[in-house]
Amino acid sequence: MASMMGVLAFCQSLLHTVFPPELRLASHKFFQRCLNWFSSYCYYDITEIDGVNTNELYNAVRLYLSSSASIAGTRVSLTRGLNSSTITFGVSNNDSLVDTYNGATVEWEHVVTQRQSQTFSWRPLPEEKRGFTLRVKKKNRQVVLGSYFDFVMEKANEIRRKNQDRLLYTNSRGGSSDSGSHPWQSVPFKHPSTFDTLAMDPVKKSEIMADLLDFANGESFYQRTGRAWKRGYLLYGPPGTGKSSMIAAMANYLGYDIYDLELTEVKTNSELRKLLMKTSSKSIIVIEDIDCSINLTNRKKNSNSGGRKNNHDAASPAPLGANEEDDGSTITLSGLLNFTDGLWSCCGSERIFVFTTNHIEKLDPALLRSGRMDMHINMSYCSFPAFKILLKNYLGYEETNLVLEELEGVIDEAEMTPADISEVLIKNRRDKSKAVQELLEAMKIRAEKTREKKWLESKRNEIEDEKQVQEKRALDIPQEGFDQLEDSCKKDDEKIF
Ligand SMILES: Nc1ncnc2c1ncn2[C@@H]1O[C@H](COP(=O)(O)OP(=O)(O)OP(=O)(O)O)[C@@H](O)[C@H]1O
Ligand SMILES: [Mg+2]
Repeated sequence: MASMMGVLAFCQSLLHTVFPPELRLASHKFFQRCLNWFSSYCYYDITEIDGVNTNELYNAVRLYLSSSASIAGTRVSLTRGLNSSTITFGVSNNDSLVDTYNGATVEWEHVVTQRQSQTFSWRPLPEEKRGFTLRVKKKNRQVVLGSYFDFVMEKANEIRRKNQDRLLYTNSRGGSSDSGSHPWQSVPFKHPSTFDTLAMDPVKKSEIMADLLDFANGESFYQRTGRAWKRGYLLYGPPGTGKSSMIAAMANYLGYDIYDLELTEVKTNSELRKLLMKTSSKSIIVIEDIDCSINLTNRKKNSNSGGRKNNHDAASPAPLGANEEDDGSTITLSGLLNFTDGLWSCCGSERIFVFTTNHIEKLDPALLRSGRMDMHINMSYCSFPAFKILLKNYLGYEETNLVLEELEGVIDEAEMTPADISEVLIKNRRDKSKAVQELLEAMKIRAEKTREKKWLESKRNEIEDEKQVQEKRALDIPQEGFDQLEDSCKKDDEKIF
């Protein structure tokens, strides 16, 4: 076969010199066709400009080939895009590289030629004509057409997301009225918090990470089970326990943008809906301090609306403003639940809702009902395993010694938040032993205070219980007297009859 191809190529070049110029094109086409006929390869051209439009597939291939894993060429070009903090690789002009997919080997060539003459176009075209040529064995054609291009597109999207810095959106200018069609404003999101730096119980941490990964990779699962591709997390715990840091870590882990929803800026349920419709997929929609953002806990005393219309538990009354909801002039709990749960919540996909609160006990049961927020995560005071992560982050300290054992004995009782501990560690970060010693002192004092507080609380409870017993007894005495009177009346009656 190779010799046949060689002969054809030779004939072509020979005839090229023999034929007059006007016949050269026809002869070239003829021999090209012969070559293609005998060749065991087929070729796909993907040009940068398709007519006058940019060819999305070209950009996708460029990005796909830019991932260092697939680079096998000896010469690569490096670029760094605007608003990006990473350098990407690319195939140099007229260079090629080999890729393998499902056992099939393919070869990509980056073909760059000078554009001949500037043909008329409404849009100025680049001086260079760029494109990729994919060479595939004919027997692998089906694999390539079937799924390789989809794979390339998918990978390119993934790389695009990774290369771009996260964006943090906020709706602080209000919903729709004054900000037109752009209710969200964005800034680059560069929070350094990651799951590595987050101090919390390692088991709980890996559970959350696994849950996030399952979610992100679960498109087919959600499709199969008929569920909307979204997930809700409720983070609760005292201030300074890392709720906001956890959200940043989630965004950095999955490469999602964050929509920080300022609920107090949203006036009506319909505004809320519009905001939701303007969010993109692969994002985390956050409502911080949900108990403070909206009056969700005040309820109507004599509500009889109770049903599922408001997405409420039958047992729990409707929130204040449930009536106003009909005219859309206010924001209500049911509006919020529709936002996260109702039909509108499915107008996009792959979105995570995160609510945070310092006071879970203040939240309406409707918000806590099972199935509403998929995971309730208690961000609590710093435990010893979490403390070790902080020590490693701030002091690079991993070995255990006597002082640490002492710390371990007192840390739970001290009830210190990771923020409290971080403060001491930052202050003394140049002197490790001083940092640990100061922490130990602080923890001992806090533990003592906690013990006193608990003792006082138990005393107060005892007094309260005693008071209740006495009140009950006081109420029981007239009842006993009444019972005795009734008995004697009965006996008198028996005597008479
Ligand atoms: N679990 C943690 N791991 C690592 N650092 C933490 C953790 N918790 C708190 N910190 C540190 O304390 C600071 C405050 O934490 P963060 O804002 O995440 O707390 P929060 O729970 O959101 O508090 P609030 O309820 O007041 O919003 C962070 O900048 C971080 O440095
Ligand atoms: Mg916070």
